[in-house]
Amino acid sequence: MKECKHFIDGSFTAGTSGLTFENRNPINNQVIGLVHEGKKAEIDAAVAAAKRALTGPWGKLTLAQRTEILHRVADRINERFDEFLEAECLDTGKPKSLASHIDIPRGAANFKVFADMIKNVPTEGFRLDTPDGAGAMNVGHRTPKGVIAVISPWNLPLLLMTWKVGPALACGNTVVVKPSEETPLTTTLLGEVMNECGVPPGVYNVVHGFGPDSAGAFLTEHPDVDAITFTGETRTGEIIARAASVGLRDISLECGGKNAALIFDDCDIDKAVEGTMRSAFVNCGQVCLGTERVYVQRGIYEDFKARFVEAAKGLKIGPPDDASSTMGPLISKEHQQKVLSYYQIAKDEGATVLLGGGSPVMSADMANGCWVEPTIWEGLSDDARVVREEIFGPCCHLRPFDTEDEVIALANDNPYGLATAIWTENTSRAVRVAEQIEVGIAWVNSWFLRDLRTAFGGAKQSGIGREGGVHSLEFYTELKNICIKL
Ligand SMILES: NC(=O)c1ccc[n+]([C@@H]2O[C@H](COP(=O)([O-])OP(=O)(O)OC[C@H]3O[C@@H](n4cnc5c(N)ncnc54)[C@H](O)[C@@H]3O)[C@@H](O)[C@H]2O)c1
Ligand SMILES: O=C/C=C/C=C(\O)C(=O)O
Repeated sequence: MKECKHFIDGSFTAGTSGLTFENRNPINNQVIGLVHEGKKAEIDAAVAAAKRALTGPWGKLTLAQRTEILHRVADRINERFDEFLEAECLDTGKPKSLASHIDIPRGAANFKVFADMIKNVPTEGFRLDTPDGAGAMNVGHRTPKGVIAVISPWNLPLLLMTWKVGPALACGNTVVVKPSEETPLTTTLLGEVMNECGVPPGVYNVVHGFGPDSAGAFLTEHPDVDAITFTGETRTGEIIARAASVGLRDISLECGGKNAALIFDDCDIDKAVEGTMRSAFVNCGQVCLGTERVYVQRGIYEDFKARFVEAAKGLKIGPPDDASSTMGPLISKEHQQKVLSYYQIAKDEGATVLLGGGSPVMSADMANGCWVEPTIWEGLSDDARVVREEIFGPCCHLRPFDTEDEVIALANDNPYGLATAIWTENTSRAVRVAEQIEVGIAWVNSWFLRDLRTAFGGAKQSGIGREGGVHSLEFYTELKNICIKL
């Protein structure tokens, strides 16, 4: 049986807990390996290694040397592309066609982009007049924050983990990563790459395990962790925020969403159908930015609905290696049960099921996998649970609207505020609406179009703080003002 070990202080280790848990392949629910579970001892070792590394060779590198190493890491991910792809698809079951376009390339890009950015971001400077006439200079000086705890989810494992590790290392920090228990493989493989690229021991550490009473909780509660960056569910974010409050450690939380698409009757309907197809169903609907509420202006409602349902019928459910697969399974049996329970709730709440609503029939070798059908509903009231709660599956609810003000109110009537997609050919309307939607990210005539220099994060219960571009560099550094009296 394949074993997945922790990566602590530059070495792979089983740790001392003696505990393991199963890693299962979502396409058939078969065990693909055993993962060592880290408890307090493993977290203590990893955090100690990370703390030591801050003042070791890593801390003494010049900016040019450090960023050169991070470029090497990106290049090495690309050289070992097929291994990362294999590992990511084994853990998640997602189509290789998807992971090879998004997950793995972004895993590499997250190192390159921030390594380049850190070299070009100025710090602030202010000249102050003083009564003696000589004045003073204020100069901003940035230092690494220290040991960063990175807690990442399972939906885009390599992408979301490196989205934090890339800038954290570019800024000179060291990290301890606790990847999701569902997807340990690519985070572990990255340990090999770090060693190959000359990243000193202790700079990048990985401890596997769960949340409560396991690696996640021990890491976020560790007093030598200087800041915590988390992506995952809002409820978990709340627990982590409480842990971070002890010792006043800084946090960045990228949490859940219940994102709305706003489709106006002056949109390019082909583009709106194509974009909403992606935003609702890509990665089997397991994208925090994904659309689960689709509001369509009444004049084109029936036309959009017919085209959208027709397009969704064309999705091909299948395993990663089948080049024709456009939709994989959900991540786990547990998540499958959750999504299917919402499919039942939708029926109980009186939805009209336009497509799907259950599990597909798969061939015998994949019958026990975590498959669900792409599902489209209409006819639910605005307070239905299916319309209000994050499901995180390949499903969405369609609802007609009449006016701009009405749809803005509908979109904002939710505790989450991560992302939205607005479809209209009228640029003034697009800007007017985008400015009024309570979200961190508003896309116009697109979805998940990412420029890594931009702010990324959620409003309301979708998170705290922004990462991306200079916002990442701000989070991962401590800003000191040096005041020089002249
Ligand atoms: N806003 C974003 O950028 C973004 C991106 C991707 C996913 N998400 C959200 O993530 C969720 C799906 O991911 P998930 O199910 O893995 O989320 P999750 O909150 O269940 O788990 C995320 C991570 O937190 C760990 N964890 C759980 N309890 C913990 C605790 N008490 N202390 C410390 N760590 C703990 C888990 O082991 C895992 O590594 C969805 O809600 C989705 O919207 C948000
Ligand atoms: O599932 C959520 C996707 C988040 C994407 C990013 O954080 C990113 O593209 O940087």
